[in-house]
Amino acid sequence: MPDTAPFDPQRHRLDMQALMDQADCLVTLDEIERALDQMAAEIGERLGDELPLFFCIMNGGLITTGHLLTRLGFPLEIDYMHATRYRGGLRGGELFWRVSPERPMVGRHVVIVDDILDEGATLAAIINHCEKAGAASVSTAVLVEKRHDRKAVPGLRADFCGLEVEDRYVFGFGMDYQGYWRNAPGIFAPKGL
Ligand SMILES: O=P(O)(O)OC[C@H]1O[C@H](OP(=O)(O)OP(=O)(O)O)[C@H](O)[C@@H]1O
Ligand code: HPA
Repeated sequence: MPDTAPFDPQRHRLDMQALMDQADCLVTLDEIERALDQMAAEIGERLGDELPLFFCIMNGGLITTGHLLTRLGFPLEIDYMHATRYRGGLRGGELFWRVSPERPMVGRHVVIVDDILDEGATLAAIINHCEKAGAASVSTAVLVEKRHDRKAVPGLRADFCGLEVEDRYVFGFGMDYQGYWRNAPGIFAPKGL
């Protein structure tokens, strides 16, 4: 059912501030910076000579993409796609393509950048899409992987991964809680979730 109540910024602001005030910080900004440095070094070693084509997965991948790609000292191209399966909620559903990639991938070394590999259905579908589109190789880079055994494809891992988090709903550094706090400078989990 669509929410037809008028938007009440004051109520949302107080709720979201309370959420942050009580949240547990799982990863600090310093730890994220170090993880991004390490990922960038590994990506440079493996793909630095390939003129790779990076795709940011909107919305969550936005912040990781910006911070990661400014650490890469070789020529590359950037584009984006927007696939979502949580759509502001706390549980994933069907993958919904808001913007599918139009740029030709034939013969290109493609790197998918996202914030989190949780159940992995999003990344698995995107990898499949890029392979069908003729990419020479498809690599995945995520800031965090969540530890649990509910992966859509058993054993699915990202090629480049900065951090692991425990099996809790997390937000910050691109990841949202009901659409908010993607801007939080760290990775947080709501109290009790
Ligand atoms: O591994 P999975 O369980 O598939 O979940 C990971 C995906 O979920 C989030 O996107 P979401 O669908 O919330 O859209 P958003 O990027 O707009 O937040 C996140 O940015 C990943 O793309
Ligand atoms: O734990 C999460 N937080 C935010 N977005 C997500 N998308 C998948 N899992 C998560």
